[in-house]
Amino acid sequence: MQHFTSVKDAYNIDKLVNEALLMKKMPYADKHLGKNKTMGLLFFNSSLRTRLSTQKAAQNLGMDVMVMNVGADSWQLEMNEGVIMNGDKAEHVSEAAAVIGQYCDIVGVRSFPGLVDREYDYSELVLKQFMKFTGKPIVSLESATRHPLQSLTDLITITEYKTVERPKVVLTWAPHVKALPQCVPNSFAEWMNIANVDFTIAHPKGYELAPEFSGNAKICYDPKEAFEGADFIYAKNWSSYEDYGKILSSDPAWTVSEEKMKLTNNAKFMHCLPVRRNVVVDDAVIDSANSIVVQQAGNRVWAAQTVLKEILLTQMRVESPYLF
Ligand SMILES: NCCC[C@H](NC(=O)CCC(=O)O)C(=O)O
Ligand SMILES: NC(=O)OP(=O)(O)O
Repeated sequence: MQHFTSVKDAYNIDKLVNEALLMKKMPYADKHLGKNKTMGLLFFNSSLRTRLSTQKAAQNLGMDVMVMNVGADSWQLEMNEGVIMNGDKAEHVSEAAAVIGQYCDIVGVRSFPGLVDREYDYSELVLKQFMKFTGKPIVSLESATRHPLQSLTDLITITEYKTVERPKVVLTWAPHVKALPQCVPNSFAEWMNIANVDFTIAHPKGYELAPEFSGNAKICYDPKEAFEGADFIYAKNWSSYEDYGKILSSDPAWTVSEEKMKLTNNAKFMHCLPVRRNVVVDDAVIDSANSIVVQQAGNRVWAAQTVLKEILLTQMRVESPYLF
């Protein structure tokens, strides 16, 4: 694996999941792999899980870790090329990323979309500039359009908890007070569309994801119908792709309630977190025995560790081909 920015970087998702589940049983089996290697974690936005789980994953592989809140701790970075830098941005990504590449062997980047200019966000400029100028493998820690470490985690969790070979997985939109990115649902759909699951996306009209992400998933516009017979309910709010970045609905019928969960096949409840209680999901659901949100977040470590291991192995093959 060279980089990890989308499902396209995962040569075989089932193999990755199996590797992650093995790693969960033997967390320190590869402690030697990352010796004398440094992981850089760059955050343009807040994080709890991604920051701590990726740090822990790198440490489990024996790597050193450096974390930086870009903009807050460092200089504001200019991403566009050819601009006259007479504004508030003191440093260009071409130098900043290249310098970070001098210190780090793998670099993780979190950079959310602005949700104002769809074309700009979906061009993934920040991620592309880091890939261009760092000269080292780049791992997406949630970019403008995707959150692949989350989706790998989700597939690991579904694999662990499924009780039938091909479970019915429902991604349901839920209300929120803020306009949120489409990253988590985009990525989740991208992964579920190639996983061995029966996949439905449920949302109010106007919340259709970009067709490149929704793919062949079944689409349901009824807040209850999609829940029928579901084995996994995956809740997430996102803002409109079509009417870009806008909140079109706050209909409480889309909140995940006990009543709706009763329509399912005793479904497990999942969410990437952080989650707004009693807006996205009722207390009674997230506090129930069927809620696996904490276990799901725990699996972030094994998803990150599997990806970092794959990248380290690829690096070693290039640096020390005689070992292989
Ligand atoms: N990394 C997981 C989710 C991150 C982000 N959520 C948020 O910004 C929630 C913020 C709030 O609830 O105020 C999102 O939806 O993409
Ligand atoms: N799920 C997730 O990415 O959480 P953080 O935003 O806290 O990293």
